[in-house]
Amino acid sequence: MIIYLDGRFVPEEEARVSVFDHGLLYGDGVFEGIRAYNGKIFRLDEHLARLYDSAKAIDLAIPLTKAEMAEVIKETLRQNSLRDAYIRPIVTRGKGDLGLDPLKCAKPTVIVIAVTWGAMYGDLYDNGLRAICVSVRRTPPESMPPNVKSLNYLNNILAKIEANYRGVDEAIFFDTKGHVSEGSGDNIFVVKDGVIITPPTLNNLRGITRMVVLEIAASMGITVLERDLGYFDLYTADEVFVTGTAAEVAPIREIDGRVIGNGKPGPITRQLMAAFRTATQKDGTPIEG
Ligand SMILES: Cc1ncc(COP(=O)(O)O)c(CNc2cccc(C(=O)O)c2)c1O
Repeated sequence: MIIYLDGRFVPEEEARVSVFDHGLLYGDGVFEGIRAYNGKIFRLDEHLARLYDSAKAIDLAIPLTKAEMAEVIKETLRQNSLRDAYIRPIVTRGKGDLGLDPLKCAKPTVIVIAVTWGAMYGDLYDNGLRAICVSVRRTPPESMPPNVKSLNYLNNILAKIEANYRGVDEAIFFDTKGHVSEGSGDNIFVVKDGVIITPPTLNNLRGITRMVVLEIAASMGITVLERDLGYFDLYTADEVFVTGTAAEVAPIREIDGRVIGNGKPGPITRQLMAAFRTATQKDGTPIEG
């Protein structure tokens, strides 16, 4: 595998960063998760916009323009002869000393990884995922804003650990106010009486897939509401699904032992899954372009 690292394309065994890199030492950095389908990078501009917003929010100046980063991503895919891939751009604060002061880091580290990655939840898409509402709360916007896609994923990993111990596929976060936030690595939607409802994005990541699903739902004439949700909304939903670049659109069939709807992926969820798959095959920035 060929990795982009700080201006060079190197074999993965040569892709090394310093042990004094603050991305490693403190999770001080940002990243994106992007997919390429059939030779086209899906919603590249939106992902780059979020990457640079995340960096700005933590006062990190990415040493490439968005256009340069786009070209690096395309070239990483070309160097690995990938047309269907999961792409991981990472920008850390860079090498410093053991103190946390970002001023000690002379220049950011820029990495782009591209791998083949199929359906994240395997064959669970046909039947649906089992989930629990976890005890750990999503970091509040006044401390570590969930809108920043940072290398600080311990909050998400703690949620995933809880789901793993309970033997389920996904964790659902609440925020510190008791409102539904999102999954450990995806946004969450409920369907009730034909209406799609999803939380506003102060307490979760402004997902690109979430945005695409909202566009698709609108084009289908399905009413969509953005409002706070609680346990009751999850348990009494006709359908629940999660969305993410990795997860794509994934149906949830059970939450905390409550069967959602009839326990099968619902009709609106299935329509959105099909429409999202069509969109990913049709739209995107050509890798060769
Ligand atoms: C916390 C969170 N919320 C929502 C999403 C979905 O956003 P997009 O629709 O833009 O992809 C994500 C992104 N999903 C994500 C990121 C990194 C790792 C994993 C994993 O499950 O291993 C998942 C995420 O990490």
